[in-house]
Amino acid sequence: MFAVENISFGYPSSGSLLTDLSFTINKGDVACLLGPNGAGKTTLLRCLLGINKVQSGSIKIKGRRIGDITAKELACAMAYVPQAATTVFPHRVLDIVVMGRTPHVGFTAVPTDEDYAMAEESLAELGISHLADCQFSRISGGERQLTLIARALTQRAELFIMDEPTSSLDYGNQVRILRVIDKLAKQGYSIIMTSHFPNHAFLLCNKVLIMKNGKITAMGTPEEVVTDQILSELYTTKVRIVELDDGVSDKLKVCVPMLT
Ligand SMILES: Nc1ncnc2c1ncn2[C@@H]1O[C@H](COP(=O)(O)OP(=O)(O)OP(=O)(O)O)[C@@H](O)[C@H]1O
Repeated sequence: MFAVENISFGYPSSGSLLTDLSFTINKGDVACLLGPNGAGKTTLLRCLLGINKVQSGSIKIKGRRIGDITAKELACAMAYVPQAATTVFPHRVLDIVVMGRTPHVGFTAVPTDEDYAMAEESLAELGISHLADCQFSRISGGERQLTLIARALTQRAELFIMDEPTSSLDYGNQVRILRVIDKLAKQGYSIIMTSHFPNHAFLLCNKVLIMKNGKITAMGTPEEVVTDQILSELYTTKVRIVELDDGVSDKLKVCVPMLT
């Protein structure tokens, strides 16, 4: 559905950064991009979104290069979920969520009752209807992240591109967001997300891309690539993978950074 083929990219000021990256994302995939600070994860997401124009290679959605499709078509194919930064503007949550309709109605058009109904539907889907009239700047980080996911749902795109969806969230809110992502994937949406938490890969991802210095150095299932050796090399610190009984079905793997 989404194919990245041999792309390379560099910022004019700093030369080559991403080198010859290739991978595919299929319907229902939850792909986790792991890598240390500065590896190029956000830069890659910006390439996928068409914000950074790749210097070689191609990015295709259902066989069509993203450069050959209109901005509106692109926005209908993929939705960006940024980190849940706050805003100084006193927007209501519902107003933020209805912004997901912008690619469909145009930047100057006023959203219709139908657009608001879709926004309300997305809020209900994520269990946050009660926040509709709250000010976005006054809700918690977890609630803001759910609002931004609701906005992406309202956009009706099939692929969600999420930049550290659980950053600065407490454990409870991390799990809440991960459950939402898992549910979206089971409904057939595809997700590519960056994370600084390799454990998230074990919890819900079926694909992991390991990225270092602008290159994908390993790719596969969490079991294949989230290993002691790969993580220790990736983060240049000793990391152990241990198994624990999750009390429900199977053994759950977890990553633990070691101080010694
Ligand atoms: N607009 C820009 N112009 C020039 N260099 C940039 C720009 N944006 C990012 N960079 C550089 O590109 C490199 C990769 O940055 P990027 O934000 O993609 O990494 P990242 O893996 O997302 O890091 P983090 O985990 O810290 O968010 C860094 O060295 C960064 O300084």
